[in-house]
Amino acid sequence: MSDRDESQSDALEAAHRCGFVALIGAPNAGKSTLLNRLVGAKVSIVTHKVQTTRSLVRGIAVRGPAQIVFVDTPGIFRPKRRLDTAMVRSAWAGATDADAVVMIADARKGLDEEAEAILARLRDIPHRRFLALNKIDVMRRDKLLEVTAAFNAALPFERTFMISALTGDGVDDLMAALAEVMPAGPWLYPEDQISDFPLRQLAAEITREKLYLRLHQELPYESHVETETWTEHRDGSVRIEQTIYVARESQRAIVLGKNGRTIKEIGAASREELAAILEVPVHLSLFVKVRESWADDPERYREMGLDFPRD
Ligand SMILES: Nc1nc2c(ncn2[C@@H]2O[C@H](COP(=O)(O)OP(=O)(O)OP(=O)(O)O)[C@@H](O)[C@H]2O)c(=O)[nH]1
Repeated sequence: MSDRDESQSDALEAAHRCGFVALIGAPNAGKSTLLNRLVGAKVSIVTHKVQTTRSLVRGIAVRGPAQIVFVDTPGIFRPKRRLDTAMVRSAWAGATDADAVVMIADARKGLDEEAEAILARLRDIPHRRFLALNKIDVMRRDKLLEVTAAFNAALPFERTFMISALTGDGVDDLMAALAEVMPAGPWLYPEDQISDFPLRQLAAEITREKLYLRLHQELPYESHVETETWTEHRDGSVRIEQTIYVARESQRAIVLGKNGRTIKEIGAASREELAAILEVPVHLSLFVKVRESWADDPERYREMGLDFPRD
């Protein structure tokens, strides 16, 4: 490297920015879809079923000199079970640690009760606040100004963006604004890293997504997927063994399906996506086990990166 190149790269380094952005929103507002678009790869799992995001997932985006680390939070809702309480706590912990917060809301719903509950909590968070009104692709534009005004009257936002996480409309403006407010500092991750979500967990999330997509009406949230083994072979392929835990014997039968047909389909869909993401051939074996009341087992919480709520 010549002296000139070196001083240029030093200057670039000095201009670096890096920070954390928390995405906060009601279940189904579109957080995961937005995160995937911002990061440009599938790091958080999107399904039609509400409340599928159980763990904090970080996606990392680079925009000019800024590296933005996104914290995808579980949807904020009224906690009923122990697991719900843990998720809500973890969501707000993520927001408190961040440099900026983006509240994402389904614009069609306007300022409903759920949105108001989130605004009430956001009021106490001292960060830069941005509002992203999502799903404008399925909404009348003249209504949007009204919704923007209602939100900002309840809690002033630094800026409001009208976006469609699905089509990408407006997302670039949001990203540029976030890049601008990231604090000066060195990047925390190598440039090509999109997520520090461990691959095993990502693989479990992908199977869980396929499980929900295939059985969404029939399967309660108590089901859970764990990656048990991960073996990389010399020919470049990966063998992955996963267990799907369900709460009852009757659910096990549903997941297996007649002659094991359902689980075969789930496995095939998951394997295909894993192979596409990992860019190597994948051999996937799925097992189904009954484990009652895992939702009260502290160990499961630790695995998901959540604190176990004692109260
Ligand atoms: N039409 C439209 N649908 C969207 C848009 N963004 C998200 N969706 C859909 O809304 C649903 C929920 O999206 P997610 O990204 O899973 O929402 P989430 O907020 O992460 O949900 P939880 O994981 O439950 O917290 C999915 O069916 C998405 O395809 C959008 O801009 N336009």
